[in-house]
Amino acid sequence: MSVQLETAQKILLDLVSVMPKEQVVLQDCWRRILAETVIADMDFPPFDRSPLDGYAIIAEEVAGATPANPVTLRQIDYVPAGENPSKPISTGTACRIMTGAPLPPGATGVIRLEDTVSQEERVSILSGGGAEKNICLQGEEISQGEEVVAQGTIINTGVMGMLAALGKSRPYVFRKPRVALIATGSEILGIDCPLVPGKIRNSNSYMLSAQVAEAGAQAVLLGNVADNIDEISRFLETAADCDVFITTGGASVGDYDLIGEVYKKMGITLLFDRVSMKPGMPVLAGIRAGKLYIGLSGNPAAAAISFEQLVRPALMKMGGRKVWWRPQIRAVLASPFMKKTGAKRFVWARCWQTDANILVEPLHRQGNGMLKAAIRANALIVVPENSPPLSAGTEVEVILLADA
Ligand SMILES: Nc1nc2c(c(=O)[nH]1)N[C@H]1C(S)=C(S)[C@@H](COP(=O)(O)OP(=O)(O)OC[C@H]3O[C@@H](n4cnc5c(N)ncnc54)[C@H](O)[C@@H]3O)O[C@H]1N2
Ligand code: MOO
Repeated sequence: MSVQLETAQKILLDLVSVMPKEQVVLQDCWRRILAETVIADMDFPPFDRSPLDGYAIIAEEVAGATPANPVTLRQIDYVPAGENPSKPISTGTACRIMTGAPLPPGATGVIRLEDTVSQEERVSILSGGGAEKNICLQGEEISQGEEVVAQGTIINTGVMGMLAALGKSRPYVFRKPRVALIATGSEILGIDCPLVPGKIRNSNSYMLSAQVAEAGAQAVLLGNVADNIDEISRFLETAADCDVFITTGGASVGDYDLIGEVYKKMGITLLFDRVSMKPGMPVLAGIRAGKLYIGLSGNPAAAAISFEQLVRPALMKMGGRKVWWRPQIRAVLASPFMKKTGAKRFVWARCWQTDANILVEPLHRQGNGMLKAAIRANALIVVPENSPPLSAGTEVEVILLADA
């Protein structure tokens, strides 16, 4: 059954559901997806504090102080960070205070050390304007009861720090989908094997393991297997704890393209076996007992693009993400793309910002069995179906890839 790309995407997205949640120690949570909405059980900062090393004072009392006309106060207390003040501030007094220390009662401002001169128990304020601004108020960033981070948020560096500040040492995150990767093909060797004539190394599993990780899931590499229905089925029956099973190779119409037969033998319900896109037209999807089976093309570029377009969004949803799609922008072709396009085509590309606009250049070479173009790619040009050759200067749709 051949389907349009958008139909295939919808079929998969409708079928998958979000993984259960698990508690994970915070230091292992970076880039995980939060499975709970975090409500602050405290104000932050938890007390009024000083943002400076200086003197806590009554702001109005020193407002007019200048070097020529300083205001001299009596130092009655000293509060380093981590300690608490023992005395309130009253007229004529000051408390030496360090950054992060709680403000004494009665203080309405802080003067930084550089604007003071101290001598024994006395401190002279040389510049007193704006002292009231030098206070961090309790709860000024977060108030108790406030929703701080929503379920489905990716735990970025900011969220890591915030969860720590709130004492969430073991937050709930969504379990990562586990994705089994199997390379099929009698010509395929493990990457440590010496090459012999007619054989090539299994690059697909390693490329896909990176794509799986980038989609927030966990890759389980099961190795490579010859073109043999029983052997491929046996591989697919292992790793029962995986949620998604991806094969590469054997997805087309050749004598040894066996994945369709394997699905039949295993009782996997076929969802589609061809998608209208280039590269990556031969791609199977099936479902059995709630687990997803994907048969990607053996051609590296085709496998990568099918994964990107079909599997990645499904994994993002399973992983608890709220947004499943990459950002898309319009850019101007810096060089032509001469191929006439029937089915919607994805082209490895590099885009960059100029003063005038964003330019994008198709990378060489784009063969379906080739990957070199992907090395420099930071984007994919989306060429619409039935498109003529595109000249330089044409505005095109561009999908931005991460980290490039
Ligand atoms: N008569 C037709 N032939 C082909 C068609 C077609 O429509 N009619 N489609 C072509 C297209 S398009 C593609 S894409 C490929 C898809 O082939 P398969 O998915 O069946 O993949 P294989 O034939 O097994 O392998 C294709 C190619 O990729 C190499 N390969 C396989 N596995 C790996 C791996 N793990 N790492 C690196 N490279 C791998 C393999 O050696 C082949 O060269 O079919 C076209 N043919
Ligand atoms: O459809 Mo093939 O997947 O062109 O590379």
